[in-house]
Amino acid sequence: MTESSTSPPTGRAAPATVESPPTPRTPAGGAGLAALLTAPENALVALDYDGTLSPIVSRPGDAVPAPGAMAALSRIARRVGTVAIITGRPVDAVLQLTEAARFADLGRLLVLGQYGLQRWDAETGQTTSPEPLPGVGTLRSALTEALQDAPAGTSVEDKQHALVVHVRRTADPDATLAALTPALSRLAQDHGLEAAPGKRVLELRPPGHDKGRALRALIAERGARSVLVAGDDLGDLPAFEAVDELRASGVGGVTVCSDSPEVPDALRLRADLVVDGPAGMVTLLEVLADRLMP
Ligand SMILES: O=P(O)(O)OC[C@H]1O[C@H](O[C@H]2O[C@H](CO)[C@@H](O)[C@H](O)[C@H]2O)[C@H](O)[C@@H](O)[C@@H]1O
Repeated sequence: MTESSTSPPTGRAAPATVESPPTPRTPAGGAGLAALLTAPENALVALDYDGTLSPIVSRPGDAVPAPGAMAALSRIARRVGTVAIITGRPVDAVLQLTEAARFADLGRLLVLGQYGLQRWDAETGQTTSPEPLPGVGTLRSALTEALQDAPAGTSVEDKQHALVVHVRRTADPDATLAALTPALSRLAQDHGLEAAPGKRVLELRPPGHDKGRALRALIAERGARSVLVAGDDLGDLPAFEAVDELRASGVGGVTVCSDSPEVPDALRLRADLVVDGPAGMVTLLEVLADRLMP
């Protein structure tokens, strides 16, 4: 853990001068950020985990939050209507990696895990999670056989609702992923699942759940009038697309790319703001929290 959670984070001391937030590169993004800053009580801040709040690492179990990330989340959570981590990770993994459950003042924090299939609410401490699809069970056995001859370093992350094939630790991750993807996509389909690519991973997951759907549902539930969405991978694109639709219905939106050499152009190029990885994300959250200080 990078941060002590023995006492609730109180945030930084108020700076002498409050830094201005960066200017989004699109007028729509500028309007979205202005809406958030003007009426934060009606805003939703929706953040991805891996690559956005946590630097990308070789092993998923080692992906702890970037220094200052939980403190920044805590500060923002006290200043806007809702803060949510919307992630491909299971809720349990996020709670374990972030120790979020130990942060006493994250009252408005939600974790929507497995692309919205699961939900944890800091206010109640409760997790809701449906039964996994039967296809995950049958795929689990088939996958062991399908990966028998895969290059050394290939591994499977079992998320109960989905199985993720990781290739980051193989000698040539890009070539390995390209070689495995067609057969694994067919296999996923045979078991009623879909294959979704990510940073050096292929996720075999239930169809019909993505971050766009999760975001739209949360905006409707909370009656949010503005949203900031941050992400770093293809799995975040549906949420960016949802922001475009939401703008058309009068909800202000600003999209943020947590940049690194691995970020797909499809995401970077359509973001309203680009920050320098999780460290840049922490700075942005701190600047926004400073700006929103009562
Ligand atoms: O929606 P996210 O929070 O970004 O989660 C998406 C997937 O991220 C994880 O994989 C990524 O991060 C790993 C740890 O840094 C890295 O080793 C891997 O190469 C990345 O693709 C996670 O393991 C998946 O389960 C998530 O679905």
